[in-house]
Amino acid sequence: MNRIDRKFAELKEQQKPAFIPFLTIGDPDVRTSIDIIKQLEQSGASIVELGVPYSDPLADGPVIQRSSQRALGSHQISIRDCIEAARVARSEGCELPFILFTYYNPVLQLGLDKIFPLLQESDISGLIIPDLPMEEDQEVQTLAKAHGIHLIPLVAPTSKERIERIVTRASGFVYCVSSLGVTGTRTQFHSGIDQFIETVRAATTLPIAVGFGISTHEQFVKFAQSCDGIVVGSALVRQVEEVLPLFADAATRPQALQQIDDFVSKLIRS
Ligand SMILES: O=P(O)(O)OC[C@@H](O)[C@@H](O)c1c[nH]c2ccccc12
Repeated sequence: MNRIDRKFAELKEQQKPAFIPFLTIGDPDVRTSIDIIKQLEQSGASIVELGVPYSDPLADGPVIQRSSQRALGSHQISIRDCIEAARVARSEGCELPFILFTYYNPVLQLGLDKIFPLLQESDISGLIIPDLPMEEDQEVQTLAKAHGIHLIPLVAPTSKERIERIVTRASGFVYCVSSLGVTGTRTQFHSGIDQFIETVRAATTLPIAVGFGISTHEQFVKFAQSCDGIVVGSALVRQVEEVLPLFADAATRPQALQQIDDFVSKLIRS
């Protein structure tokens, strides 16, 4: 059991879905990201995905690509900086379970032998590596388990017969990708999305979360009927982008955080 397991158990008791926001760490800077994480906790987030900015985010749409470029451009944010941001947020009283969200290349750059002790020391409970296929993840799986960290798999509507194999090795929760293509808000999802979620539900006793494209309260409520968690990235990252000028001036930072709070309230409570 780690923070992720405890959080899902707690929410199941309350019959509430997990709200799982994603943000790019270092956009616009690490200190602001930490302030946003703490605001997200106040606003009602259950778990937070800490995005490691990457130069070639092949699965990301334009909003998160721009966010990564800002983070890399101004401060060359590294995977270590993102892990450190989690440690600082925790030291400042944030109780949210953290998931480090990173492409595989930054993990290899840091070194598999180094990353897991760092994640454990920084009380990060989960890891998502979107471009690490199941066929190549044995070593990462073994190290994650040895350090009590959940390696959370992504399954897509096209995963079909792979779903069984992916979810039997999963831990923490299963991340169902709602649509094909890249991240980014959408008005409609994969046509077989409901069937797909049912298939995943039947294949695992783990909690299942859905992500990709979710940006409105109606979509949040719809997915809360069939899933235990809802991931929202681009819509939040876009909101951060909107208020960057307010973050830039110390006098208006509270306003920026208030607008993020308003965004979250509209999304999860309407
Ligand atoms: O941005 P969206 O459409 O709300 O989707 C969540 C997504 O941002 C987050 O989980 C994520 C960010 N980058 C990714 C790359 C692949 C899969 C998922 C992701």
